[in-house]
Amino acid sequence: MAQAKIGIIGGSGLYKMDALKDVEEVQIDTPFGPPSDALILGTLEGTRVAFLARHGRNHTLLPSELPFRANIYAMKQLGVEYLISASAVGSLKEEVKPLDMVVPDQFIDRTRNRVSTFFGEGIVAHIAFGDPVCKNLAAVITDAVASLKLPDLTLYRGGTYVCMEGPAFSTKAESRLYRSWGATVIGMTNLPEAKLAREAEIAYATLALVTDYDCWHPAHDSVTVEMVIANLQRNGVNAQKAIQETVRRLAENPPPSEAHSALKYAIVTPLDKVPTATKEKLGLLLQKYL
Ligand SMILES: CSC[C@H]1O[C@H](OP(=O)(O)O)[C@H](O)[C@@H]1O
Ligand SMILES: Nc1ncnc2[nH]cnc12
Repeated sequence: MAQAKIGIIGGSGLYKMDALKDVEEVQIDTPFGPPSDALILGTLEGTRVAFLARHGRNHTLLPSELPFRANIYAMKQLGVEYLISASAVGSLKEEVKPLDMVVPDQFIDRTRNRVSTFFGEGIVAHIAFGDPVCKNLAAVITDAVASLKLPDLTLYRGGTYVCMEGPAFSTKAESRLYRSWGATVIGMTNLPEAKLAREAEIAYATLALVTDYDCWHPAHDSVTVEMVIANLQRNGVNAQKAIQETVRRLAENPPPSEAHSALKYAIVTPLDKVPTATKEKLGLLLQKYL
C-alpha cells in the first residue's frame, strides 16, 4: 500500500489541498469500515502526504456521523506518524477574532454520541491524555505559521477547544458557560480525533481557523454556516500555506513525540488473554507490543 508519514485532515471549507502534486486517490477499507472519503495521496514540498476531507469532499457527514476510528486507522495503515487537523472554530474570547488562527493545547469534551476508543471487545487500555495535543507538532505548526508573517491575523499558541456534539450550534447560555470556563474556541470534531490518534500512537495537533464569535458576542451576529464558509474561503489560502510550510519543516526535522509510545504503559489486559479476533482487528496498533 502507498505510504505517507504526514497526514492532513481538512474540515469545513477545506476539502482539498490545492498544492498537492502527483495525486493518487486511495480507497481504503479498515476493520472499522470505510473512512469519510478516499484518501488523497500527493506530494507537498517534496514529501508524500495523505489528505482526508473530514466530512467527505461534498460535506455529506454530520460531526456525529464521522467514522473517526476508520479515519485514524486508515492514516495508520498508510504509515502516518504526524497528523495535522485543520478545523473551523468559533471564538469564545473577545481578543480572538474571526480570521485569526489558534493552535489549541487543551480540549473539553461536550460530546455525547461519539465512539472515541479503539479498545474494548476483550482488551482494556487507558492512554494518558492530560496533554492531549503533541506539543512538538504544535510548535512546528505555530512556528510555520509565524514564519509566513501573514498580515492582519493573530496566531495564538495554546488555548482550550470545547468539542460540542452539534449539529445545532450552541445556545447563548451554553456559549456563556464555556466562556466562564475560560475556553478559547469551540468546534464539533477534534476531540474524538485527538483521542484516537493518541491511541494509534500518531502525533496530533490542530490548526484552528477562527470563523465566528459563536453566539455570545453582543456586537456580532450569531454564527451561521454561511459565516463559517465565507470566512474559511477568506483565509483558506493562508491555511493551505501554513500547512504547506508545516509539512516542509516536519519533513526536514521530524520531532520526537510522546504520542509515538502512548500505548507502552496503557494496556491493562495481558495480551495473551486478548481474544484472537480483537488482536487481529487492532493488529496495526498492537503489533509492536505483541
Ligand atoms: C460548517 S460549521 C460547523 C462545522 O464546522 C466545523 O467543522 P470542522 O471541525 O470539520 O472544520 C465544526 O466542527 C462543525 O463540524
Ligand atoms: N461557533 C461554532 N460552534 C461550533 N462549531 C463551529 N465551527 C465553526 N464555528 C463554530
